[in-house]
Amino acid sequence: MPKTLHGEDTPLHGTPVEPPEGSVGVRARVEIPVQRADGAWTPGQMVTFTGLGDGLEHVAVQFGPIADVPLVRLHSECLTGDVFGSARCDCGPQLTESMQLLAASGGVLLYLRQEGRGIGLYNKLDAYRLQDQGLDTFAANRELNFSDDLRDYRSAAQMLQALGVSRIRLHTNNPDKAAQLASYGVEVVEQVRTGIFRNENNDHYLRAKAEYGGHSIELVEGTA
Ligand SMILES: Nc1nc2c(ncn2[C@@H]2O[C@H](COP(=O)(O)OP(=O)(O)OP(=O)(O)O)[C@@H](O)[C@H]2O)c(=O)[nH]1
Ligand SMILES: [Zn+2]
Repeated sequence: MPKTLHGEDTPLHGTPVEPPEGSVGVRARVEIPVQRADGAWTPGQMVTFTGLGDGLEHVAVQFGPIADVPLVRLHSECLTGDVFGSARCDCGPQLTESMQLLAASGGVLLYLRQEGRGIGLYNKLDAYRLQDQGLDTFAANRELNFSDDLRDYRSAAQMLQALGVSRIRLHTNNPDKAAQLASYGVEVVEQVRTGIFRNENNDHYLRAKAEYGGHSIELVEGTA
């Protein structure tokens, strides 16, 4: 049975639970069937929260019961890649990879409403226009007077705590996600790298993440 920040039990299904003021709790759990790579259907639970400090509608998708050290993916929203399949970045294939892994083996995906590394959709599209004029993904942010990356993972840590998770295996190539989670009290026991989903359109983007974003990406020539 998952716990709120204050340790009370929350039901897997049923009425929303109001947490004490100032804490984060589970608001609702709704089952969503997800098709695994082998074609079988498996139930995921979409989880909403109360009390998140940034007021954004972040959600979790949980597969199976919470393990001692579950595999967790923090996925920042990318409308262009996640929904429309844009190949300018690697977000779509990363999301599919994580969902498939979690659906097969259990764990939690946190879908964080941090479009454009936190600058929002319209600003990200403005940044794309600057990239089309030659700037890289970080320089384009700076040209628009944003820092390279505005993402804060405090809400992610709070969501994990509300789910009763304090130790995780984190599915990411981004060291900042692991460092921030640790600073917010989540023990990252292991960092599990994601695949490298390289194509002719996102090559520049992945190079910039590896060179300036500190991502653990080995860009082997010819990687698809
Ligand atoms: N500002 C900006 N944001 C972008 C651009 N391309 C993709 N993004 C955003 O970058 C974020 C990528 O999210 P993730 O895949 O969760 O994170 P990551 O930093 O790549 O780290 P991983 O966990 O290794 O995937 C999403 O919010 C995208 O919308 C871009 O060119 N400019
Ligand atoms: Zn993307």
